Amino acid sequence: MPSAESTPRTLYDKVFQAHIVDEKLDGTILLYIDRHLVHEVTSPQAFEGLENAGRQVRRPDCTLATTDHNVPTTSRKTLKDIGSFIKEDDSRTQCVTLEENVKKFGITYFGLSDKRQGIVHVIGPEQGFTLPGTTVVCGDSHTSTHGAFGALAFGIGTSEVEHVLATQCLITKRSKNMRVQVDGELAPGVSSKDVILHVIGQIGTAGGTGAVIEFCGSVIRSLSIEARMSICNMSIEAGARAGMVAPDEITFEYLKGRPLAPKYGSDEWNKAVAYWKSLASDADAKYDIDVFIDGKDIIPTVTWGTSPEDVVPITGVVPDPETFATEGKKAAGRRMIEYMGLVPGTKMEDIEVDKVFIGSCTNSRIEDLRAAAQVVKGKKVAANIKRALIVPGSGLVKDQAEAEGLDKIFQQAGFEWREAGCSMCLGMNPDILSPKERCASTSNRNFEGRQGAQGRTHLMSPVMAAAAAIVGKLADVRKLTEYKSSPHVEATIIPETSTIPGHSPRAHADESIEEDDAQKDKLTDQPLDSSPQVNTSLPKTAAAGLPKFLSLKGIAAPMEKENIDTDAIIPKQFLKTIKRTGLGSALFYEMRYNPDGTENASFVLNRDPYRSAKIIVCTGANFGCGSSREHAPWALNDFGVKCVIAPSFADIFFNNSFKNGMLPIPMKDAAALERVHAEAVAGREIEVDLPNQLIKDSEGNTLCSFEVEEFRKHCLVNGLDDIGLTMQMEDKIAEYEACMSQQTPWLDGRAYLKRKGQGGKLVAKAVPVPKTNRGEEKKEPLEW
Ligand SMILES: CC(C)[C@H](C(=O)O)[C@@H](O)C(=O)O
Ligand code: SF4
Repeated sequence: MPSAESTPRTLYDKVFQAHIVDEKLDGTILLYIDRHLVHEVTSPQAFEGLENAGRQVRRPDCTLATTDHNVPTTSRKTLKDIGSFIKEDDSRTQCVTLEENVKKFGITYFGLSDKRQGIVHVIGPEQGFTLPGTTVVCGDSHTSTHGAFGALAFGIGTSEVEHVLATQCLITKRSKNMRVQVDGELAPGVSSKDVILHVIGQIGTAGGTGAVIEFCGSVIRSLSIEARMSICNMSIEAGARAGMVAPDEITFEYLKGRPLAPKYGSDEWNKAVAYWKSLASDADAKYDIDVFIDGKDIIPTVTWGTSPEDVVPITGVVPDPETFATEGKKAAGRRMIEYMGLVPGTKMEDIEVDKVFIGSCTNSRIEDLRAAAQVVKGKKVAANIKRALIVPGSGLVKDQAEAEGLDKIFQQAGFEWREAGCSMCLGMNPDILSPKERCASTSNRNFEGRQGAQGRTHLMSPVMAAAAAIVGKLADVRKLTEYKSSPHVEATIIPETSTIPGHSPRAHADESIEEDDAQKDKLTDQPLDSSPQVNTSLPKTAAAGLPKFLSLKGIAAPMEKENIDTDAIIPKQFLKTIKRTGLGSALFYEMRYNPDGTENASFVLNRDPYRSAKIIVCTGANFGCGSSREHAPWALNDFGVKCVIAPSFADIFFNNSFKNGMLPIPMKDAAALERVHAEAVAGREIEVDLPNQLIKDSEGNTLCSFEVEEFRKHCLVNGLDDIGLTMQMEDKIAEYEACMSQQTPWLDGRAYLKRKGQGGKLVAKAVPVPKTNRGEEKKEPLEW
């Protein structure tokens, strides 16, 4: 057998393997996390859990927090403090709670009065916090964005946020390797957003399930980092755990002079670049799934339905669901056509829009704004457009755009020029669609109600959204603007005049960091005062805490819908809670209640005996896709549902369920699933016997068996809290950290620590470099 080192490896294999702290015989892995981004929606319950258990944040120097989802995008000229600035009670509570938590736990925080505040997936890369070869997590599904740097970046739920805060590690498994190779060239007017929409249209929203996608090929290589971010961002909409692009000269160029990247030109920088170059997939590395796409087949693309896979070229028409392959797809298509208020056969270019939104973590960076401005320059927003919003991804993007005069171009055309935040991407702040309003949006999700109850979203690129604003209908940007070359190829050039603080890509990067530090002190809400040492004064608690899951007997509610996303399970307005409980009444809110608040009698959970269901049996593919909100399993749990059986699950929902003592059962065997579904339809109880891995009917007859990972079963059956388990691994984690400080010293929060006069390095014990962090050698039995 060839050793792990000589086996050809993919980019993903290399990054994953370099972060293994410990591996069990069943493949359960304790993975070290280099970078943790935190926002206000998915962190309050995590900090509360930490506090209740008397735990600290292990690596404040590797943790960065900001507020983005709830923040108003109106002018901040009158801002005194977040408490008086945010009018809506629940949003304010969430933001204030984050401010309290970052103070309490000593975490670096970019608040509303800080220019560096912005969408978490914009600010991490902008600061150089995101680096090649790192593991990056955030309680947010679009953490996949950071994979554009060759980082392994993925979204986690709130329980995992707590786990990372406490231990800087996560318990996980290997993913499959998937390669999406886009070759050739993009035609003028086609941008990276069209590439990813096209890919999702080809492979579907479950196409990447269980896999990490590596995007490669000549098209990807020619794209700027920002364009690559838009692609990796939406890998989650393709069902993947993460998306990655191998780091190259374009990546290194982007990182030069970023405040938290290694200092350009230093030994550390050179060492880092050498390491980053070694991460590219080996020539003969094997992939489990391969997809090839020819760049010339991609034309400007828009969505027509309520799933990101429902794409058509702008030159196309609204599809006719009656032509779809299966009865399930026909039914889903009919519902989408009705929801979207469309008529099959209508030309996409004939569809009028009401609002235009250019923003979100997919497309709110400076290149996106430049590209959109190029389209609207000297033109006017059409009379039928009620609102057209430009929402920069961060305060620094906003400043840069203003320095280039883009704000004027937009405002003269009739756009609103806003402050940074998530805004109308999901409308947790006041920027929302009214019922039935249609929006041309550069965001990433077109789920029902996503931008506002009954709102209708069409996803597209920034230049296409800009064109829609000018024409007043979905429009083909190529008819408006004469393109000489692809905008994203041009955009790889960072202008000499860049005023992004800390971003001085050329010779004097060192000075720029120092200057920038002074500037930052003036700007920041709270000084960067993270504790330099690893916080290990942690109780080695026995791992216990969840109710044990052995056998579950109860009514099973049948659901036949495809792609039940987490926005549908628990809509955004209920994410503002800072508790884990009380969400049961809001479960499946839009489907369960009529617009007047009365119950929708046809919805399964409003009918007897399903009102008391403990199990859901879903026959449509892909349960729990979309957002990482742990509120989805919390809502199910609160309602009384402890087990969901479905053909497949989105990764984050799947993980989140186990963390709450719930059992998701993936059932690929269609015949077995149908037997269970038939019992559910008949309204009879079923029994899920976890120790024996069997599903039985009400008489005790076996309907089928099911698979469950050994470690997850062990935790469920024994009611184990896996933070406690991981904390018993303290010695291994510390050993890994010491090794990391020697091998990749630039990851030790240098920019924060430098302020403490420690030269930017953690004082780590010099220990011989153990092999354990390379993952292969020390496999141990299950118990931790
Ligand atoms: C609030 C957060 C959990 C969520 C996510 O994970 O994606 C949000 O960012 C979204 O886009 O729906
Ligand atoms: S997808 Fe939208 S809501 Fe989610 S992080 Fe990105 S901008 Fe914010």
